Amino acid sequence: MRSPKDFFAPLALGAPAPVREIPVTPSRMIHFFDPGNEKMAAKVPDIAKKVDVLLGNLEDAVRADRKEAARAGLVAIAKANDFGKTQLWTRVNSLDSPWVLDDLVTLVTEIGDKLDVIMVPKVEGAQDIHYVDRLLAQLEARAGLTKPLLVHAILETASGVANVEEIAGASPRMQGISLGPADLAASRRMKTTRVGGGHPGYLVRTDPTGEDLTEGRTTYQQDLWHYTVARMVDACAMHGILPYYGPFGDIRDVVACEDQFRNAFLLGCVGAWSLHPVQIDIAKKVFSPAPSDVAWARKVIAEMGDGTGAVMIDGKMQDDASVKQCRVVAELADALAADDPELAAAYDAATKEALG
Ligand SMILES: CCC(=O)SCCNC(=O)CCNC(=O)[C@H](O)C(C)(C)COP(=O)(O)OP(=O)(O)OC[C@H]1O[C@@H](n2cnc3c(N)ncnc32)[C@H](O)[C@@H]1OP(=O)(O)O
Ligand SMILES: O=CC(=O)O
Ligand SMILES: [Mg+2]
Repeated sequence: MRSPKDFFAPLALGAPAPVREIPVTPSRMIHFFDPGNEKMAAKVPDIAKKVDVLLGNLEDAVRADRKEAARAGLVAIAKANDFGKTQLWTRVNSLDSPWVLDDLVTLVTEIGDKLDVIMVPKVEGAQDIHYVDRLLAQLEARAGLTKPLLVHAILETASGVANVEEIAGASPRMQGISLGPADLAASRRMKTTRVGGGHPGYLVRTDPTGEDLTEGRTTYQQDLWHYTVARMVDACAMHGILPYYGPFGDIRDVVACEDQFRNAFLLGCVGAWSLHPVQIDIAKKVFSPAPSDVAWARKVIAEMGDGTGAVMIDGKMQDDASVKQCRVVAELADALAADDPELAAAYDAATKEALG
């Protein structure tokens, strides 16, 4: 553990100073693509216009014999394009793999100035972040970078969950954490055999009403990920970094995908992964607050004046704590609306109606 006095000191001579605040730019969807897949790569310039974050994936879902092609593809795409405000991230291979060292050396030295965030999979504890932190500082110095790269951890091992608070605070580079339900299920020896989402077998049942134990008993499916998402959100909030839901593998089931994303949004996550183009609009819809919620939040803020005391609005008591929640929603809406005239108009129209 570094002394608090040294926490913001660069970890290599010539490396840029770490950031003091994580930039909070929209990241409602982290769109995954395989940079070595020519069909997907061809779609990237168009997709970049629709997403907040574009992520060149080098890890799982890229075949072992395509790892070098994926890495080279990402270098070529980054060099050939300027994605404007759309952030460019990568997910490197896991720290115990034969590819990760070359991933980091190549990407930072070749396109370090184009990358915003490096996602590190299968993080077990702060030691993994410390390793990446120092290596990145050395590579940034070698590449002459002036802006430090940020690090995003995937929460997808049982020990990662046990250590999530220390992971979140392990380095000033820590930008955020995503839940990785697929690897986490495997690591925990869960019996789910799917990528994220719920499971019909994970349920509670109402009490029996008579002799027949099978009659008239309603069941309610439960959320397998509630505990982990909530714990991840707390760890991130405590350290001023951003929490995300990860993959939803049933691409066809756009309805359940929206539900899973919305649960994460309501619990505090700022975004989720999109694995297929069809999931981009789902994430955009869910992680942009609804116009009616924005209108309500603005109304509460307006009526609460200096934010203290208690008032009744439409029969509901509001006080310091509810106005703080409303500010979260209103500030997010303002940040998103600043770059999206359609969203800005929807928020303003709903607010006008609510305020009369
Ligand atoms: C499980 C834990 C994890 O680690 S999740 C993160 C790792 N997984 C990934 O990154 C998966 C990314 N997505 C994919 O590989 C594909 O979307 C999968 C799921 C395999 C489906 O592909 P496919 O069967 O081609 O779908 P499709 O025929 O509906 O595709 C239509 C056109 O769209 C393209 N496409 C597909 N996915 C993407 C994407 N993520 N980004 C950009 N383009 C994509 C396809 O290539 C296809 O293009 P075309 O119309 O044939 O030219
Ligand atoms: O990498 C993501 C996961 O769910 O595993
Ligand atoms: Mg994984």
